[in-house]
Amino acid sequence: MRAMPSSARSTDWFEALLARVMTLAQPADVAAADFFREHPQIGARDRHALSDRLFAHLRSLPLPDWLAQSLQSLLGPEYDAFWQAMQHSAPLDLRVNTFKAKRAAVRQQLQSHGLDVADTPYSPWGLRLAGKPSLRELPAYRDGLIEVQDEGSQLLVLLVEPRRHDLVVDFCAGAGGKTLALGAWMRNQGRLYAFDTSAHRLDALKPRLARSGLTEVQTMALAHERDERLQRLAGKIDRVLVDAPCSGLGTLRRSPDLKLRQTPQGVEALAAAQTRILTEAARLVKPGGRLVYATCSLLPQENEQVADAFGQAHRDFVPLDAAQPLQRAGVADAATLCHTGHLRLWPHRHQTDGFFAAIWQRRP
Ligand SMILES: C[S@@+](CC[C@H](N)C(=O)[O-])C[C@H]1O[C@@H](n2cnc3c(N)ncnc32)[C@H](O)[C@@H]1O
Repeated sequence: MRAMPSSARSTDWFEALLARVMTLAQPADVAAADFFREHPQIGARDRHALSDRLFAHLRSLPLPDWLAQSLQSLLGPEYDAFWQAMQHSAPLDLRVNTFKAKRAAVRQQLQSHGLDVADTPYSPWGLRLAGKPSLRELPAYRDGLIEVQDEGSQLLVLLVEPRRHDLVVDFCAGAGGKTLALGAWMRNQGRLYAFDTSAHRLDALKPRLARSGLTEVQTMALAHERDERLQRLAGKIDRVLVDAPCSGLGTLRRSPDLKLRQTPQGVEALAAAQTRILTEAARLVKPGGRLVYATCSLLPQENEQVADAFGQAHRDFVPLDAAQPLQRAGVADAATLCHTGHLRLWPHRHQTDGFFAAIWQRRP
């Protein structure tokens, strides 16, 4: 039998991969990884080419009507610029672990390895790399001087503004992207609790903590947001961050299939969960302490509406203007990152993932 020409073979592979992804049974990156594991005959170069083609295809698919209409009514004439931004992959941003090193020194070290790297425009800890170089073999990575973290995620941490000896809770810590940034800021003093209902995600934080040099972080897998072990911390915590589970639509450049996987009903269920989690996490805040609610969603249903309803129901929590902690941290043009007192980051405006955050102080 004659061998199939490679272009024909790769078309077949692409069709098979796309069919698998479009079942929407799994996120596209997970489905692609499974597909490549099941087809070891596909070499590394073909895998990269197929992935690039898959993600370009998913990015080009229109947003479902309910979502396009929501975003059009939010953005008006800016919607086209947003859509164009969604056609490109996100930049690769790093956060410098300032517990161990200064940003300028790390930038120079990465440049000495031939990487094209520049400071991020807003975050004081951020570096932006050109292309997608592999990082794991770099001494800066192995020594815990850098972590991959979108600049928007770094800006959100600036709103927490922990002081060194504070008690701080990262209520939805996941694999700890924000916990690590908080710990570095606190210079490993005070106490930082990383909670999540997923023990599996918290496990992924452990090797990152070991690289970072941070030792004052205590992880706890919660049964749910009303876990009774939280009671002993009620009213005692200086800073509580709720980086809530959300639709993730602010990360559409990385996960373009999310637009197909989310539904209005799903968003409604998420908003209900966000309200429950925020309400329970707020109990931990001590009088005079600060609460930060954040998502990587673009939708008002998960953002302003959740924050406003919380504020209405909790008059002892006084809203704070998000631009102020950003200004104190030296962020340029901080007011342009905020809207009606909230952090509101957009990929097409700020070249970050989409993020929202609201802040309150509990009355002293
Ligand atoms: C947006 S992710 C957190 C990302 C993380 N903060 C980071 O920076 O890498 C939301 C997290 O909320 C967790 N979660 C879901 N329901 C929760 C609940 N009821 N209480 C606490 N965490 C919850 C999820 O397991 C998930 O890890």
